[in-house]
Amino acid sequence: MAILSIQNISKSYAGTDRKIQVLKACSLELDSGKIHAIVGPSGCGKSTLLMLCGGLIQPDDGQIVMGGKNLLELSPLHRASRVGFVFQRFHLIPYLNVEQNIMASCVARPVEDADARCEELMKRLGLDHRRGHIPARLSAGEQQRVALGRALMNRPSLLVADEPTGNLDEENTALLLDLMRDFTEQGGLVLMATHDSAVAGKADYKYVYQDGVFTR
Ligand SMILES: Nc1ncnc2c1ncn2[C@@H]1O[C@H](COP(=O)(O)OP(=O)(O)OP(=O)(O)O)[C@@H](O)[C@H]1O
Repeated sequence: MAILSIQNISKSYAGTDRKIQVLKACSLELDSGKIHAIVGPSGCGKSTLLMLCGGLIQPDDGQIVMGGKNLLELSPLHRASRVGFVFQRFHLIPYLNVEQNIMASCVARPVEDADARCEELMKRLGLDHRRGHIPARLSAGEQQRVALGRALMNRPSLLVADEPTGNLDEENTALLLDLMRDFTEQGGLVLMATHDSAVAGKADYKYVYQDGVFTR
């Protein structure tokens, strides 16, 4: 059974003179335990689809069902405990250091082994020597890795990642893909947008944009 079901989603934004129709009755069924990659030209609507799947914006029409429940009917905290989000521009909390930023997702759902989990993530992400640094003192690639740590910290069932390798070198891209693969092997679902064809090639499924919809 698909854990994430995108059903006839349409989404437009208000433009200066007319509305910008981004998605037009787009439907996808995404299985857990897999990495799903969304590809398409800049501005086609990848981030829009991801934000819809994370429950961060509302569709004009259609619905998104996760684990049998309408995503928008979950409380924001419940949603945040099930969905980890890596934003294209990271959105780290500027006054918290690396360790505190990763720990921040425990607000949505307490993590029993929080200290050990955070340690493990920092090590795997190559961040343990930067644990005390605030985001302004980190490189873009380091910030991106902190964002992934934060998204995975409370063991969500869905990881939504917008251009998660955009600032990473080859070595760190491989490291990130390894972490994503571990996550799916434990039953998680990864939905990511990427411009990197090598990264998309590592996904189990790829969805390409055409005329308002993404199709496999
Ligand atoms: N809040 C908004 N208000 C108005 N238009 C918006 C808004 N957000 C996005 N858009 C427009 O919707 C379209 C899709 O944007 P989106 O960010 O989803 O594309 P994308 O495929 O993720 O692009 P990129 O690859 O450059 O990140 C673009 O034309 C964009 O200008």
